[in-house]
Amino acid sequence: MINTYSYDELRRSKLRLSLLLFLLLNIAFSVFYVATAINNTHSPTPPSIMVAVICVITLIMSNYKMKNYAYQLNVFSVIIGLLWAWHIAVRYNQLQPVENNFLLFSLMMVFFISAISLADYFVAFCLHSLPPALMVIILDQFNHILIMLFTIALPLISFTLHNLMQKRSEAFTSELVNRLSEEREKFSDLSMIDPLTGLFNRRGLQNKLSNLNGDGPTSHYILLLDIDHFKAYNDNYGHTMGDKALAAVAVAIRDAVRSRDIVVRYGGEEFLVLLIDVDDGYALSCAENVRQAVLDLKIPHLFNDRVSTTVTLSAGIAIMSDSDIEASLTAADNALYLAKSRGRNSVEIAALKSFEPNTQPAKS
Ligand SMILES: Nc1nc2c(ncn2[C@@H]2O[C@H](COP(=O)(O)OP(=O)(O)OP(=O)(O)O)[C@@H](O)[C@H]2O)c(=O)[nH]1
Repeated sequence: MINTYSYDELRRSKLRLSLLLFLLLNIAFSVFYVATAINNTHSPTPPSIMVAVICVITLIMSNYKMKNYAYQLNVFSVIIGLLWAWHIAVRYNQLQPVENNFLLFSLMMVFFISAISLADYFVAFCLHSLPPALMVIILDQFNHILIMLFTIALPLISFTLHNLMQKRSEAFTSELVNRLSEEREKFSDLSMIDPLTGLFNRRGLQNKLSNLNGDGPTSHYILLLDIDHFKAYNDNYGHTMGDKALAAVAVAIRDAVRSRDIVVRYGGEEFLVLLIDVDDGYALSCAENVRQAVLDLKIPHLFNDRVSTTVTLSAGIAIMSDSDIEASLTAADNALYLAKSRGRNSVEIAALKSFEPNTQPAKS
């Protein structure tokens, strides 16, 4: 999944690869210098041996301890750059008579390593290249200053421009990734909300349930609420009025419970409230408060006449079992069915006790 974390991971692994490549190239050149020195019956320069040793140790350690690769890259660039400058000075004094191409070859070697492994890291590129480049200019006693400056300036200018482009494209990609993850979060939130009532939908409920897992030994209760004779309401008042009634009932339910309780539009005219960390007594009085709150809305419903002349609802309650949520929902549904069959506008609790309407004061 693409997110800001995976983008940062990508950048980190790119840095790590650059560091590995940088170390490998330096090992290759230091081994080459040691081998050619022995071949020409010279003693290898101490800095070339040190480059090999430091790079091999760092290569091994990079698999275990290293974390801040950007910092490591800069530190090793300056250390290795200084060692190459030292190597060039020692080797230059060893060569008698002086080989003309040696200084140019050394310069090329340093820029080759920097260009291949540090192209995207301008600071490390400069830290690694500048000490040997300055050493070459000094040893050459400014004799070929123009060609030297050209050899140094050309890659530096190219890499400055390349780096600017790289920075822009990285900023753009990073912005894009941030926007994408923000949009995804927004859509993910929206996909959990019922547009008519603003309550959670079933997806939202699933999400909340998965977040509840692991809360410890707390007891939660499920209220299943269903508007009475809502088909008759729709048929007589019209679908638009039905929608308005649903939205008003949703607000009444939300207002009648605590903010930490989870209120869901569970189906067409069915709602579910998950009462967090309560006992059965609280669940019963809360369900009763909800029932009373809907009654208090006084939404005319003359076709609910066997129950009331306004919109009412019935409620089924069940304790929520973490291990079998389906069974809890079935128990709440059965209790709701009982409330409906006992005349509606009432509350029933699964396998505990019946709760008669209008026996408790409404929650203010
Ligand atoms: N206006 C409107 N009506 C809806 C919506 N969703 C479901 N309904 C209606 O809700 C009604 C539910 O009817 P039934 O399931 O038969 O139940 P009831 O008439 O409420 O009867 P009881 O539940 O037995 O009291 C149906 O007519 C659905 O069309 C909605 O989003 N808006």
